[in-house]
Amino acid sequence: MDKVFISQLQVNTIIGVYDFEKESKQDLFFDVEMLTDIRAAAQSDNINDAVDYAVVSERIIAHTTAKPVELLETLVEQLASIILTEFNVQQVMIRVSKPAAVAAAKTVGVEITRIRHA
Ligand SMILES: Nc1nc2c(c(=O)[nH]1)N=C([C@H](O)[C@@H](O)CO)CN2
Repeated sequence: MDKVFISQLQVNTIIGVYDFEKESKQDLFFDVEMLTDIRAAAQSDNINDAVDYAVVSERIIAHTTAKPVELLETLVEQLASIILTEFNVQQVMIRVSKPAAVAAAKTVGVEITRIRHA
């Protein structure tokens, strides 16, 4: 299967378990890989036949900044569901990194892969 991807999408938002995290925004970075058949888009050369990575990026930013959640797990499950429901994607991998969370680590985060059920 072919792949449309987004790398290191930066989103500044409220996220976290602790009270101090609910008061100031932090940066999250998303890597997204979407499995899709690109042949129709390649044949037509029409963006309407493609998974538009710009539209997906805006959807991720809009959802991530709309309503705060505590866990990265909650956020990536919601985003995977949105992508599989709203876009022509058969499988999605989402990795979210929260670099400010653990001082001694370069970054930490969560990665999931979800498949569309027919
Ligand atoms: N598996 C997870 N572990 C932790 C999360 C999380 O979302 N998923 N979140 C936190 C805190 O919000 C942390 O980022 C604050 O430093 C801790 N562990």
